[in-house]
Amino acid sequence: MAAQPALRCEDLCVDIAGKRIVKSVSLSLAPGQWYGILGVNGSGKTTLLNSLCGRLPVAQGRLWLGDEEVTATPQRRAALWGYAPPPDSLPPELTPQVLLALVAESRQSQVPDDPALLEALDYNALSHKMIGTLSAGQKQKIALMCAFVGEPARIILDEPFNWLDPLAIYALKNCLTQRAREGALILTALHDVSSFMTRCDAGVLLADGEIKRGFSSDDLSEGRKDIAAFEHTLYASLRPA
Ligand SMILES: Nc1ncnc2c1ncn2[C@@H]1O[C@H](COP(=O)(O)OP(=O)(O)OP(=O)(O)O)[C@@H](O)[C@H]1O
Repeated sequence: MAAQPALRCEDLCVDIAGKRIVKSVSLSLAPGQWYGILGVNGSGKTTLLNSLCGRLPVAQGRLWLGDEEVTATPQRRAALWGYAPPPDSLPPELTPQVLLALVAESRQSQVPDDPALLEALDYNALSHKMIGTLSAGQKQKIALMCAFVGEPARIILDEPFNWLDPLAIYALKNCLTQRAREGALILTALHDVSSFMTRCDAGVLLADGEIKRGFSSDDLSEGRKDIAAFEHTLYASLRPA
């Protein structure tokens, strides 16, 4: 019997300032996968993710997380995802240690202690510094730490590799792959076509708020047999019609 989807939405629409940004998106995402969303700037990736995790209202359509319908309950949507806030929104006057303790308390959970994650995000070296004194990449690492509090069954990340150094990118990719293998749904918006090709289990290409093309795990496995040709196809698909 197929696993119950960790996320399902039907004809999901999201409006911002009276304008329809996400248009009739339908998805059914099984747990235990890393699912990627590709799309050019302004295609609606952030808007879609923010609605899925309760930061924007659903204008039309329906949304379930597991067997729970959460279309009209944004707070419940937020509780059911691990989420990394935009790094610029982190409170500059706190240390990462205090911030993570507050996030853990709000989620009635613990600060992550997985050594691979702590090393990937350089947490021990950063935890006692004031957030306001951190570089852009260091702030991104602390924002990402927030998403792992409580080892959630669903993690949503909007362009998680922005500002990170190559070592951190590689280590974070391994952490995300590991969590997907352990059964979590990892949902990421990506500009990094290479990570999409080599790391995601499935995904979609979004254009003007609509799904332009879906990629199943078979599509990605097949594409990996000739990475250069697959890359060419992906970039061609990204180009506006
Ligand atoms: N606060 C806002 N007010 C008005 N329009 C907005 C607002 N936020 C987003 N939009 C519009 O919604 C559309 C989709 O934006 P969104 O941020 O979801 O795209 P994106 O695919 O995540 O882009 P990027 O790759 O640049 O991060 C864009 O046309 C954008 O101008």
